Amino acid sequence: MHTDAAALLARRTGAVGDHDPATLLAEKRRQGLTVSVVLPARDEADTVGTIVTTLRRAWQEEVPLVDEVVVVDSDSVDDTAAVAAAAGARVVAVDAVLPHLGRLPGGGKGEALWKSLAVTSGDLLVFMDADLVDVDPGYVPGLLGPLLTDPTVGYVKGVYDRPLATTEGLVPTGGGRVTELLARPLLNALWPELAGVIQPLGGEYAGRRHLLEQVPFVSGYGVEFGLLVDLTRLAGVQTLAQVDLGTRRHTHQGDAALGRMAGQILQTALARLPGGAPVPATRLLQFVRTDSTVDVVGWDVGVHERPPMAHVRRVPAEADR
Ligand SMILES: O=c1ccn([C@@H]2O[C@H](COP(=O)(O)OP(=O)(O)O[C@H]3O[C@H](CO)[C@@H](O)[C@H](O)[C@H]3O)[C@@H](O)[C@H]2O)c(=O)[nH]1
Ligand SMILES: O=C(O)[C@H](O)COP(=O)(O)O
Repeated sequence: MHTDAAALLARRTGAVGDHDPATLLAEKRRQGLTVSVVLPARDEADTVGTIVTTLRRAWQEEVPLVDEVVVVDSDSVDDTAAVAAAAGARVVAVDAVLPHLGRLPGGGKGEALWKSLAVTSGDLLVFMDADLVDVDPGYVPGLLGPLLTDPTVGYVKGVYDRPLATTEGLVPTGGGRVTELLARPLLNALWPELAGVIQPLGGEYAGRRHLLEQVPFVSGYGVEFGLLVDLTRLAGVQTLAQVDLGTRRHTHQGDAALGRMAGQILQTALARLPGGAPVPATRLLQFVRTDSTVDVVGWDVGVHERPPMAHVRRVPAEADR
């Protein structure tokens, strides 16, 4: 095993109960830090309200670890925005942020996360998916723990068991299919120093703003893979920590959608190959059997990048000059 991977597993992989929330609050105040929780959400009206309510009750009302809970509404056509606002989140529509920069093609989740940097103020950011089921409020202090107690830590990834909901019911393992079949094999082969990252694609992670603002954000579902490679390249693998948060349940996408996600992650990885890579084709063909034929459906899985937010902040909009 690569020494960095071994060090991550042995010395910088903790558990959710390692830090008592009251102690973390005292540390946060002592260091004068603020915390933003960001939930990117596209059509998550069924889950986002419960998540916001749970987090606000625990970390704004009971132990005020969190200064703001922001939902970035990513083109939802359901009641996501209304439900999130009713639960007490600040809701920002993705197109309302930095409108002079237009819309990144296939922006998706990556665009929502990048724009969240422009509308939040926390020194520390905690990102969580808005489709979590039975969300555990312990995720927030779990992810903040290493950042608040160790100044050398810059980025913290969540680790969890991932049950898979099947037609036969809930299976205790088997979730995280793109992680198992693509993301970890890619890291082991090409970035072996990151082979100890247990959930590279997981949507629950936290980081320091000054680092997050210095890296590009990849569009769509390439964003987590891109952040992992780029942040550790920027700040060093030793600034990465991970925390075992227990169990994570979310709403699953179907196989074809996961195939397209895998295509975007592969494109993200190819663009980061040390020494550069040949320009890959970005068209993914998928096949749908009908009664008499196999139909071909082509998808663009190319990814785009937003520049580091720190660069954008230095160039004010024409209207602001
Ligand atoms: O255009 C989009 C699509 C998704 N989302 C939100 O992003 C989160 C994650 O999306 P989801 O479709 O649930 O992704 P998963 O199938 O769960 O994919 C996993 O793998 C992805 C690739 O790394 C990560 O982005 C996810 O966080 C991680 O859970 C959810 O809150 C979505 O509502 C957006 O904001 N905009
Ligand atoms: O994280 C992943 O690998 C993908 O989101 C797929 O997750 P799932 O298999 O739990 O749907």
